[in-house]
Amino acid sequence: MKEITLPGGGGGRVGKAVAWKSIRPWKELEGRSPFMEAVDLQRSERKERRKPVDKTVVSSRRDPLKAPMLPTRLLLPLAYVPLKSSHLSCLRPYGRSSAHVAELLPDLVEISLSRAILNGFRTFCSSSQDLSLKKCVPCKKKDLSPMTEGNASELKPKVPEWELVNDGGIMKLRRNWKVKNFLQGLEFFKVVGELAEAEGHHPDLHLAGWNNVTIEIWTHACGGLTENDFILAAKIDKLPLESFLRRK
Ligand SMILES: C[C@H](O)[C@H](O)[C@H]1CNC2=NC(N)=NC(=O)C2=N1
Repeated sequence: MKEITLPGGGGGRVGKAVAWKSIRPWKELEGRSPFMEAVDLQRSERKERRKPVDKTVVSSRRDPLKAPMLPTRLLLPLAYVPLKSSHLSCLRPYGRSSAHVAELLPDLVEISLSRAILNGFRTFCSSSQDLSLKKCVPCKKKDLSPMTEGNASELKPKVPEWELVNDGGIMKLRRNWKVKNFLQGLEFFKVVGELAEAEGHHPDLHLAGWNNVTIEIWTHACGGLTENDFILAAKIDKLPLESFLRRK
């Protein structure tokens, strides 16, 4: 490969672009600078490399664009992914591999395999993924749209103790308990409240008739259900709440 010194570059690292064999001499570039030509070539080479990878081949090469996407958690930084309903289907929590998302959203996704979970939008793990192992992510009104009834019904089996309700057009998850007494109900709420604070996602808590506890979960930022709600419900089901409950 021959090297060219780009205009304005003193031949240093910034000014020098490794020329690709097919860069044409200036006069044939119709006024486009060799630098832009090099950038376009690099982009097309990158697109080439992004072709769907053969998942059976596990490459040890370091280049993330070449190595097949490893089946680890795929984290989509929330800022990069417009979570409109058209994309939500790509971000369902099960069923699709991370490579699938990379193909579907190649230009919109800065895929970070190391980004801390808190900052990213996690997606699909395997369909057997226990939702209680996932983490709620911050709800930004402009990025969120409520999931469809269909999506909600598909996720519902993961939280079998809860019911899907439509409360005046707002879909919610709802579950009821009977506690020993009023104060045990408040203790019950404290345990759930600590979990909610840790997750940064909060349920609606009701204590009626002194010992009837109802929890409703929905995402207020978008007026409907998102994956956060199912994660929170799954985590609530894992809490040690038996000591607050009335014997059946
Ligand atoms: C930034 C942070 O995610 C928001 O303030 C959270 C707090 N807890 C929340 N909880 C619920 N249920 N819905 C929300 O929209 C919501 N927003």
